[in-house]
Amino acid sequence: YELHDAQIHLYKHVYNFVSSMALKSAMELGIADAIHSNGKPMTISELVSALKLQPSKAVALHRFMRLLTHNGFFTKTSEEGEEEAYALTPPSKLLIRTKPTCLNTVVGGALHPCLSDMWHASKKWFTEDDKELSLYECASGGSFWDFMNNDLQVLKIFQSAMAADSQIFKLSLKECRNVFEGLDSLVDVGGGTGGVARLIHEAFPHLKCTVLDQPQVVSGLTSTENLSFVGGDMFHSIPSSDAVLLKWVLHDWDDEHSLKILKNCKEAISGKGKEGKVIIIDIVIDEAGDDRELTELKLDYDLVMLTMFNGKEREKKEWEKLIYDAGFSSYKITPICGFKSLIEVYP
Ligand SMILES: OCc1ccc2c(c1)OC[C@]1(O)c3cc4c(cc3O[C@H]21)OCO4
Repeated sequence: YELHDAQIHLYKHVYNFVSSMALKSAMELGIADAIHSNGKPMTISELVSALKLQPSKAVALHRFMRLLTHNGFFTKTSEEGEEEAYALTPPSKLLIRTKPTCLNTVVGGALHPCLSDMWHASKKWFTEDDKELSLYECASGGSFWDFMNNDLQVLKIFQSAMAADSQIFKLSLKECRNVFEGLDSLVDVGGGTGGVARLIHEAFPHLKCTVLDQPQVVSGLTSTENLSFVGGDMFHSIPSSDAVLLKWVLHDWDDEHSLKILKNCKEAISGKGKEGKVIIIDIVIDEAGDDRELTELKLDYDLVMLTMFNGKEREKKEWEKLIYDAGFSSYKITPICGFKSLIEVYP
């Protein structure tokens, strides 16, 4: 009956946060770690003792595991006559702390309490506030970057979230080795603490990698011969090199700011003539081509970038306009890392 389906659809979306927070709880409790180190599926009572939970919470844990299993984070194995036990699935294997592909800091960071309050101010933002400020800035009186520079704990979480995502990139680096082959130098703009630069340096020891980020981000990071850290401002100038890498940077910025960054990138690679390139790693929205879950993730990210930074995720044609407006002549898009793409941009 149409009204019933509409009601179910609406209530399901009201309570989407429950699935997010149940996932965050599972991450904080270390359920995936316990099952992983156990080496085989675990029953609720085994989990309660392994995780040192209050025994009285066994039923609650069962109900959490029921929703998380429904959402594809665990599978239940019930041998004949045995108590049902829970095993990991590919998504919950991303919660194992000891693995390089651990995304716990992304789960903890993106669901940090300081980030959810802003959503309650959205009507005020839409109706009252001037266009420059992001929803986050309106709700908290300062930018998220300023907030992190004042709250080292959140900065650490954010930087490890970015570094965790870079580990996923490591798997894709094999697929896109050719993009970096033949380069003598590369500047990783907005490269933070060097998560990506280190991976590229490992894969291409002769490539001279320079990380450009804000002075307070790179201060204290030691440079080696082929991996150096430079404090600067990508809106002012970018050190010259054969190529410039922009991973998860342009989606933080609106078109005007992104254009400025890309123009500075073009300047930085101008010494290399036609050989130079800009390598963008970011989301490309493709509603026609992607399945519903992937499109929903990309549109979620678009609103996260809008509300946090006045940034945006872009469709192919938006990337094309930005690239051509910045004066580049051509580009090539290669999907990587599941929900991102690598865009090679040529002068
Ligand atoms: O382009 C950069 C970039 C890339 C991803 C993310 C960014 C910014 O901020 C929002 C976000 O949802 C977020 C906020 C966080 C966090 C991680 C985290 O992942 C998401 O740790 C602390 O706060």
